[in-house]
Parts: sequence; C-alpha cells; structure tokens
Amino acid sequence: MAKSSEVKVVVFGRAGVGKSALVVRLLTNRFIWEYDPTLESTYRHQASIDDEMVSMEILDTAGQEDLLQKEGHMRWGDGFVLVYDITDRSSFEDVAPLRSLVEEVRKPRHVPLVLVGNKADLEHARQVATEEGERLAADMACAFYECSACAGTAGTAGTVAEAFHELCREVRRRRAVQGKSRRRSSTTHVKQAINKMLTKISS
Ligand SMILES: Nc1nc2c(ncn2[C@@H]2O[C@H](COP(=O)(O)OP(=O)(O)OP(=O)(O)O)[C@@H](O)[C@H]2O)c(=O)[nH]1
Repeated sequence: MAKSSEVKVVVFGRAGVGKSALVVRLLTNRFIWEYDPTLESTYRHQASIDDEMVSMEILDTAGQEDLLQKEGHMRWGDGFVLVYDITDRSSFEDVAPLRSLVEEVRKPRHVPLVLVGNKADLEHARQVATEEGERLAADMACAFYECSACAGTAGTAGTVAEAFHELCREVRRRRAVQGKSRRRSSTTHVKQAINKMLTKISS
C-alpha cells in the first residue's frame, strides 16, 4: 500500500434518521440502540480503499443545527453523506434543500456526495420507495445506498461501509481532476510568459 490520504466526511440528515448509528456501525461494526440525540461528534477511521489507506475524519452532525453551524460544517468537509430514513418521508424531503445549501456554500466546486436511505430493515413501515431514492441520487449525480445500521440485517449492514468508501473514492476522483486543472493552468501561464518574451525579442 503506497499512499495514504485524509478525507473529511460530514454526515447530514434530520434528527433521528440514524446518523450516529451509521457512524457507529462503520467504526465498530456494531449497532447501538440509543445514542445521545443532540451531541455532535467527530471520529477517526482508517480504511483500505482500493489499496490505498484512507484516514477519514467523520463529523456526525446533531441534526438540529442552525444555518450558521450547517454552513460551517459544509465548508469544513471534503465529502458529505446525506442520510434520510426510509420510514420518514419528511426526512427524505429534507435532502434536496440540504444538497442545494451545500452547492451554494461550496460554489463553484463540485461537491462529493452520497445519498443513504437508512433503516432498510423496517420494510413494513417504508414511506419512501427505493426508486425515489434512486431518482434523487440521479438528480444529484451521486451514488445511492439503502442500508441499515441495525445489527442482524444480513447484506445491508455491509452497505454502510461501502457508502462511506464510495464517498472517499469520489473525493479522490475530484482531487485528481482539480490537480490536473491546476497543473494545466500553471502550464498555460508559463506558455503565455514565453510567448510574451518571444514577441518582445522579435519586435
Ligand atoms: N430499526 C432501525 N433503527 C435504527 C437504525 N438506525 C438508527 N435507528 C434508531 O433510530 C433512532 C435514532 O438513531 P440515531 O443514530 O440517534 O439518529 P441521529 O440521526 O444520529 O439522531 P440525532 O443525533 O438526533 O440527529 C435510535 O433509536 C436508533 O436505535 C436502523 O438502521 N434500523
């Protein structure tokens, strides 16, 4: 494993969608039923993603922050996990405005995002169809996962890590694109300077 990179991840979503439970699932592979509902916390987590060590700093937001706090978190993060609860339609409706705010705060940069529909174990109480999640993710041009932070739901628990890993990949892809365009613009400057010199010499 050659390189290692740092990625700051912010987990956003309405209070009670399961942000803390998802982060705990990622960090410990466990599910904890009750968590302090209002505290905001940061965690460190290392993972090998496609043969690269990635060190994630994860900010689990409180879900009830004011606009100023939200904007501060949006400036801090490299990538964002937008979470809704598949059994709570209004938490799904919160996602689009949240995404617009991130775009606004980070303009003109593209913002790496993943969309997560949590509590997939509660199929009987579902209020948001999988296709609706897929459509929203397509609109936001980001990856989409339905998962459950809840222990014992075979299949969906592993998806939690996959969602965070995919976000790190997207951050990495964006950094590569931005690095290239920075290099291109500095080459353009050198070319312009040489052209200027040549014009002066020949005149
Ligand atoms: N069945 C089920 N319950 C879940 C799941 N994830 C979280 N919960 C429950 O949902 C409630 C809220 O979970 P939290 O992780 O505290 O949610 P949060 O989004 O961090 O909430 P705030 O900190 O208030 O913003 C808790 O009772 C959890 O046990 C899940 O995947 N399935």
